[in-house]
Amino acid sequence: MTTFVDRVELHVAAGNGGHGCASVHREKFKPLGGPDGGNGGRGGDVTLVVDQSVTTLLDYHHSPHRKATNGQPGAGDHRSGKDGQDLILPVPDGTVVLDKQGNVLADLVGEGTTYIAGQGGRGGLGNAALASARRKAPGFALLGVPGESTDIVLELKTVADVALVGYPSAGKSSLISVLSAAKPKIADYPFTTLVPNLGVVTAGATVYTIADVPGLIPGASQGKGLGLEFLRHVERCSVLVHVLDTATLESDRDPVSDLDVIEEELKQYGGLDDRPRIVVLNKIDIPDGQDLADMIRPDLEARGYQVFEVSAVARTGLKELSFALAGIVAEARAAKPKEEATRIVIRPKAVDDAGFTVTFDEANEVYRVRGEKPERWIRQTDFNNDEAVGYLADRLNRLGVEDALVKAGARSGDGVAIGPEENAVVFDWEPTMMAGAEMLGRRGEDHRLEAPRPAAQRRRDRDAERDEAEQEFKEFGPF
Ligand SMILES: Nc1nc2c(ncn2[C@@H]2O[C@H](COP(=O)(O)OP(=O)(O)OP(=O)(O)O)[C@@H](O)[C@H]2O)c(=O)[nH]1
Ligand SMILES: [Mg+2]
Repeated sequence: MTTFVDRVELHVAAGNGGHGCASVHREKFKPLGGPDGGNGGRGGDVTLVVDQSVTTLLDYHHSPHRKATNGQPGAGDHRSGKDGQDLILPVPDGTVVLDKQGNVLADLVGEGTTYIAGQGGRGGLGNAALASARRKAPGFALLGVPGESTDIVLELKTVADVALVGYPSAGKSSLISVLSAAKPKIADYPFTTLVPNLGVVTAGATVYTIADVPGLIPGASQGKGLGLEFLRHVERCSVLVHVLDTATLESDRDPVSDLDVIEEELKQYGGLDDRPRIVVLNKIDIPDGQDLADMIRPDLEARGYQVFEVSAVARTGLKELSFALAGIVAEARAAKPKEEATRIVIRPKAVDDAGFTVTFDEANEVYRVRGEKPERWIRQTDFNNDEAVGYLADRLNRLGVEDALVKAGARSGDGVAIGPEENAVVFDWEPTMMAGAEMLGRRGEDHRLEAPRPAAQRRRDRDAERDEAEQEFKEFGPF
């Protein structure tokens, strides 16, 4: 049997940022022309966008690996690398994004709703952008940051006002085909419908949507038939319609016990108790069907159900049904305003830009530094370039990492790890190392040899802070 594709696992990889370029301007008779290395371009994002013309997740089932393009590296002569292209993945309305543990990350409802599943890496600044009053000719550039790469799960939850539920072959698809313009597949074998069909119904002034979902059988909650999987489509509907077959040929079935079975399965699924339900007795064009309908109607009404007798084939009783549904839908809408279809952009997580933490990791015997900035700075550093390492040390120092390490009890020679356990840069801590390139200050001076004059030191710190802020800004800017 065909698999029911409304849940896919997707591996997304955003583009890497391009590396910045370290280059010195060259011109005849001008030996030291100044730094002119351009910035790397940013990597493309992987973005999910609700597109109403897309109705299934089938495409992602067939090719579940998606990658945006990388940013280009910067070049000499102030040439910036091109940004990578964002990869836009169209998804159906009602797609829910989860992580692999099953936590909901976003619920995408409404045309144009956007979710950034993987953020492209920042491009590295070139040495031209890193130059400052204190660092006139940096001999290094920043590396591009790798793009985010994650596994997500997409689940489709149809957004409709009314859901038709019932046994296979009860006539759900037939009913939606005569109530709306939808043209689903109809056949006399069970499980004809494998993915939900949506139709739009106009009844008087009310326009509502109706969904026909695959048939349900006893034991669906244990995975029989198509299982309960597709019932997630029913979750968002405000009205449930039991479509009961009054003319089934199976001797062990009758509409009332069918109803009980379906109700039991809905209960197993859970969370649907508050939804109003009505009963449709279908196939009354068949004489035995009409007789059976007449017989069980009082029983169903006694249970509190509003009952409609219809024939999808002879097209009888449809008007009453569609107007009654319009009434219930209108009531439900008034009670709970429907989620507005807004064009919103949802980001996976707010970037906590501000802080960092230092903790002692007993298992690995290192002081662990965690924080968005320090971890990014590590990725931006070319560890083969001493000047770049010095610049990193300087940045970390200014953020207060060195002070925090002292406070946490770190001593010279202790191990310090920046980043998560599985992906950290570890080094032996030397407090003086934290003042690499910047301590060299003006040409020919080394502040490590003499105590810095307090006023001059303060000025230097202030300038450095301004540099830092300026460079963070440049990195964010579109160059
Ligand atoms: N006589 C009669 N036959 C009907 C009526 N409605 C549906 N049928 C027939 O019943 C069979 C099943 O109809 P479908 O609409 O495919 O049933 P379904 O509930 O969508 O079935 P699944 O998709 O398998 O769950 C088809 O052969 C239809 O022609 C009706 O009102 N009268
Ligand atoms: Mg069907």
